[in-house]
Amino acid sequence: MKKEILKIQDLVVAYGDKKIIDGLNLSIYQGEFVGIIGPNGTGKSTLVRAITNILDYQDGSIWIKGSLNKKLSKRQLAKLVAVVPQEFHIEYAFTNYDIVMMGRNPHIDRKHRLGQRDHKIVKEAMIMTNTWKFRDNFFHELSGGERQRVIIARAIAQQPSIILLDEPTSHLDIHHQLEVMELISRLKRKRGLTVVAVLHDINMAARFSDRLILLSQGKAIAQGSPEEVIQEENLSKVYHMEMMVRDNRILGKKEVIPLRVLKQKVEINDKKIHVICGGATGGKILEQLKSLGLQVSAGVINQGDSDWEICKSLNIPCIEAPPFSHFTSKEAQKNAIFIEKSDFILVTDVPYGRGNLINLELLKEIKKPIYFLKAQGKIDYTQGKATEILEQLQNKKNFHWISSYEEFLKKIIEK
Ligand SMILES: Nc1ncnc2c1ncn2[C@@H]1O[C@H](COP(=O)(O)OP(=O)(O)OP(=O)(O)O)[C@@H](O)[C@H]1O
Repeated sequence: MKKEILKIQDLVVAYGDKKIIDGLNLSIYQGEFVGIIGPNGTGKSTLVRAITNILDYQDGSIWIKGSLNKKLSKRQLAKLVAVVPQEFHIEYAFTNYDIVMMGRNPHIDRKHRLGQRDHKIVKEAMIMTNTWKFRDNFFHELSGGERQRVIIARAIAQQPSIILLDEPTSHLDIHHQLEVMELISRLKRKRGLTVVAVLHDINMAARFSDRLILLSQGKAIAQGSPEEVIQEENLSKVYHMEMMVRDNRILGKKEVIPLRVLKQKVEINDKKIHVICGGATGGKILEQLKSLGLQVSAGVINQGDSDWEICKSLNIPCIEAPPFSHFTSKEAQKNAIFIEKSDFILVTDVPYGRGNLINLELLKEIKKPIYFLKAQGKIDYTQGKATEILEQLQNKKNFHWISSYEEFLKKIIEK
């Protein structure tokens, strides 16, 4: 059974009367790598301070290995939790060996003087973090990444049950970020350490964590495996951004691509738009409509088509058909339901071959406004049947050619 090592129950932390953490519940288990993510000012560092007794909390409890943290002395707490801060400053010129030896402080008292064992532990920690070669150098002579490795060595030498990292890579370039994350991950695997890391980089967090906790305004909005937490609806709500979430097939992890800051929703946000697209003609439009807060759906699109991938990444409801297949009447019927529910239909200039004519056929009976985008000039009139259907559609009063996405938006705002 998984052993609970850190338990946070109904935690409330406030600065004055401003509640920052508001009824937080978390459990962290032995040997896990837990990433805590969330926007600026959401209470991540406040949580770290509350766990480490730097900050008192107003309500709830924090249990570390079964002890209430408030009841632990500084020394007892330091034996259980080692903190790696964003940056570590020290006034005097200490060698890196001295800095790592500071990790032994909680273990040294009148009875236990500094001994051979402590030197052995420090040496091991420095070898493990590849800092042994800097042992006689001064800490302030090192680069940011090297310093962070020394601070991690200090945390290892502390022999804690939990390593708590507060944005450990925020001052590092991508090379050193990855190096530090790989080091922490290796320590977790080899030493069975429990790692709790506050991380700003969602992709790093998804890549290295066993479990993620998404904080927003002092509450855990989502927690679970990276696959469960890294979802467009979770992230866009919390970060107020349009995000694209896709599978990074090389790393076998979810990956987030920030697209844009959410704009003020346009007044037409109660309008529903169904986009008939495919063959990479709809991706950008789908994304732009979604970013305006409009209710968008799409279909029929073949699975694997880049427009289909964009629907999946942006959580756009989509009627789908198997890869490279011609659409069936069953799929068309499902599409007809979306069309029925929509206020406007937007048709991109997907080449109309035999496979997707059925999408056009559907529009013959529709009375609501249909906008045909001909910006890319790709509509294939050479297909006899497509020309025939388009000629019929053009004669309908609700049919409109448009030459750009902007023109479409202008038209629907006017309606
Ligand atoms: N000492 C303090 N006194 C009053 N308010 C504070 C204090 N420290 C932090 N705050 C406020 O508490 C909120 C949470 O801050 P905290 O540093 O915990 O957020 P965070 O999630 O770690 O943010 P960031 O990602 O920017 O580091 C912020 O609104 C901040 O202004």
